[in-house]
Amino acid sequence: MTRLSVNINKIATLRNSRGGNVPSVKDAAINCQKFGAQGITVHPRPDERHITRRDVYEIKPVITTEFNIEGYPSEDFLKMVIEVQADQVTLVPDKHNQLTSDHGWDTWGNIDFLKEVISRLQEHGIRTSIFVDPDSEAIEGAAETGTQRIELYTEPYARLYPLGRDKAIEPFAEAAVFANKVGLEINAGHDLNLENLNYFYKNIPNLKEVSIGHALIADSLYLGLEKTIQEYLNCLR
Ligand SMILES: CC(=O)[C@@H](O)[C@H](O)COP(=O)(O)O
Ligand SMILES: NCC(=O)COP(=O)(O)O
Repeated sequence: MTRLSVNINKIATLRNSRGGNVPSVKDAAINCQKFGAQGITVHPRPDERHITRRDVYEIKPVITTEFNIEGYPSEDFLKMVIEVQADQVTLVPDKHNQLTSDHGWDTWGNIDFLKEVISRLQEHGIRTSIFVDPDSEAIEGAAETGTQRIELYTEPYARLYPLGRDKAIEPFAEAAVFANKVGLEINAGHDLNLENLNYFYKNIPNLKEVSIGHALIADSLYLGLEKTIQEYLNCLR
């Protein structure tokens, strides 16, 4: 079964645009799970442009599925995710001023750092995932770190999908076969949507989880959050 983890960053974007607490991020986490989400993902960035540290602590008690926290493994980030006992931590190589996540790790170039971070998180019972491009060398390096999972960065797939889905999926299908071969479990995310998700799901063997936020929250403006989550779940059948 491939789990749908709803990324609620953009709920926090809307809330922060006016200050106050409307829409409530905590209520969104509760309702997304009520509507069928099999996980909640947040990406607390250092500038707190959307999800804040406070959100992370407030969301944790209402998680009844799985809590996936994404981010760059700074000391502050690591202390927070260990303190809240995230179910999964997805390590992302983002710099502070990036508009969004736009590349995977150079795993071999950061191997000692990643090994130390992953070992520390796993000592606290946290499953780890490393954000990677669909590149066998990067995936081999990920396996070397001891991580249980990788997350395939799917923006290139989403961008090329409208131009030809067979070509778009190719590197990801190859990467998935390789990841399975080296014993890594596979997550995926970034720019997945109602148009491209089902084809991705059908062509990636043993896909454990997709984390989807931007397009899903945008769709919910027209379809409503409950129907939107059901539509995304239907793409994973
Ligand atoms: C890691 C990744 O691809 C996304 O989960 C990321 O969290 C998106 O971040 P923004 O919502 O800040 O664009
Ligand atoms: N890891 C991907 C994620 O959580 C959401 O990415 P997006 O759907 O907001 O592009």
